[in-house]
Amino acid sequence: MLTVTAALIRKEGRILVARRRPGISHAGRWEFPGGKPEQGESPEEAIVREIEEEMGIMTTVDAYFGESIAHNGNTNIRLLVFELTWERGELTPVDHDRIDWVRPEELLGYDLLEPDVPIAREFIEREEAHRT
Ligand SMILES: Nc1nc2c([nH]c(=O)n2[C@H]2C[C@H](O)[C@@H](COP(=O)(O)OP(=O)(O)OP(=O)(O)O)O2)c(=O)[nH]1
Ligand SMILES: [Mg+2]
Repeated sequence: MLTVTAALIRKEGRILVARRRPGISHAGRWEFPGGKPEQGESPEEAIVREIEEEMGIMTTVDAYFGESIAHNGNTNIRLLVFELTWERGELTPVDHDRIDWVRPEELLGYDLLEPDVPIAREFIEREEAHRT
């Protein structure tokens, strides 16, 4: 099982989703950006580093959101998802060719990687609960 960290980054009621660029695995699929922890690194450290490397922004971890275990191609992925706060820097994606800020209700219209789908559902539910 492969552990991967992913980030929920909000802006004005919208959530960031990113499309994997041509030339990397799962090109064209949408995800919450992130990546694999390195040796000796905690998931919280990993997600902050990955977002700096891949998106060019400095963030802090707000909260642990949850996990999702799903098959992705021929790998079993354990996706650990964190809510991050964007502190500074400008978005300069490295591994993605599109960034969208989406309303919760639009999220499932994106071609998300399998492990991200239950996370998106949970996110939508929590947003609805929060509004009512
Ligand atoms: N970053 C990210 N990866 C995901 C998500 N959902 C999901 O199945 N994956 C899969 C895609 C990849 O097969 C695997 C590792 O993600 P990655 O390619 O971003 O890893 P990484 O940033 O560490 O990149 P690298 O060192 O392998 O180049 O996790 C997600 O929401 N975010
Ligand atoms: Mg990555």
